[in-house]
Amino acid sequence: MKTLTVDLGERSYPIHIGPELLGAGELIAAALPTPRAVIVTNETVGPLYAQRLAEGLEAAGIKVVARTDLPDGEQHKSLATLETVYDRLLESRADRQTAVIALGGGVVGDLAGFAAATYQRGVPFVQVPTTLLAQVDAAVGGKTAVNHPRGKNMIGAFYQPRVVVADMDTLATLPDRELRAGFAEVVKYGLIRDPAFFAYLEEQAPAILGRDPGALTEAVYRSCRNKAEVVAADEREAGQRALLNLGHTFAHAIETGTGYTDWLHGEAVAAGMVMAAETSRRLGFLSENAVTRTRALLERSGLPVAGPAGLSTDRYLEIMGVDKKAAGGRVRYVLLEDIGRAFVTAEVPEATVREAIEACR
Ligand SMILES: NC(=O)c1ccc[n+]([C@@H]2O[C@H](COP(=O)([O-])OP(=O)(O)OC[C@H]3O[C@@H](n4cnc5c(N)ncnc54)[C@H](O)[C@@H]3O)[C@@H](O)[C@H]2O)c1
Ligand SMILES: O=C(O)C(=O)C[C@@H](O)[C@H](O)[C@H](O)COP(=O)(O)O
Ligand SMILES: [Zn+2]
Repeated sequence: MKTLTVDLGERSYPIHIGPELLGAGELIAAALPTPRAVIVTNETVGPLYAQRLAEGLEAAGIKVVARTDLPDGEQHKSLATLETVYDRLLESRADRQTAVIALGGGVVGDLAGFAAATYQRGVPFVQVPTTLLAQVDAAVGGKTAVNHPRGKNMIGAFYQPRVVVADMDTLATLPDRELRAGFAEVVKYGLIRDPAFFAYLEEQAPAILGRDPGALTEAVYRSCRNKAEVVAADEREAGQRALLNLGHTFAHAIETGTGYTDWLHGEAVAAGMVMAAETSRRLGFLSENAVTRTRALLERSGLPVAGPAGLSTDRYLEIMGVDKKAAGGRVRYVLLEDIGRAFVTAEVPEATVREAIEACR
């Protein structure tokens, strides 16, 4: 097992990464104030992994007072589903010390995290991520949210977990398409701040996507190390944390514009990062060679490098207008000046954004 720390003073917490961690209830018990918990999972992950997690917790002295299996899918990351979690917490008489443990991908993690942030004004929260995307990104850093039909993650809170337990063995049952989607967020760290990691991924993508245990663990570890550093430096996105949004202004438009159904978040991020690279090149910040390397890595990893044919450029721009990075009525974009160097700017002509979107059809 490898352990990293997200350094947030009194609210610092560990990220444990390794095999056979699902049953290691003591890792969670060590982080909780009282031995009571509710497991929030979904109808796919619950039947696969909730029992093992619960047995490990009980063996470590944690009583699991309830479990709720939410419907599966991004379209259920909604206020309506959130309400069912509050119902379950109340039915099971969860009190202010009862922990909420999210077991699943980013959808479960984001929604359960927001429930934990708001139920009785905040209860202890634990992340047990079971997708590559959640292990490398969603479970770390404390962004929690649900979607609104008009925009991604529009209702949420910053609320940090007490501990993150990433059991690499759970990835064995993850469909290939989901593994690839998670890889898009891994590539993101290389693009925004870690050129050596990007070069490593260019070489190791086949091993990672082929589920080589060593390569996968290294990818999760280096991704979490990057995210932990950014979050520790800027927990609430006053500055550099916005770089973690590379490609997301476009991606969220794709996800919202397609009704949160056809496109996986990671797939939308892959296409969005190419759009951001194309925008950067058109403005003279990024070389043609860097755009080519970005496209090539994503494309040969089986990720989309073009958006949905049916989404008009006007519709992209309409949805992008409510992006959370917008300030003073202007959308702020994360652009690249090299592989491993990103920055945020509002100085992007709309015509250039249109061209970049259209270059990615
Ligand atoms: N909070 C953050 O910082 C952050 C970061 C990135 C993404 N996100 C959010 O995360 C969400 C995407 O997360 P995701 O890609 O994990 O999607 P997801 O949660 O929908 O999970 C993907 C699919 O895999 C299934 N699954 C999960 N674990 C499995 C396993 N071990 N075996 C078999 N099937 C399994 C799920 O049931 C689901 O069908 C989006 O809503 C996105 O906005 C949040
Ligand atoms: O942790 C962050 O900060 C991120 O931006 C990570 C993103 O991968 C993630 O998709 C996040 O939810 C997007 O943030 P949002 O604030 O644009 O909703
Ligand atoms: Zn993301």
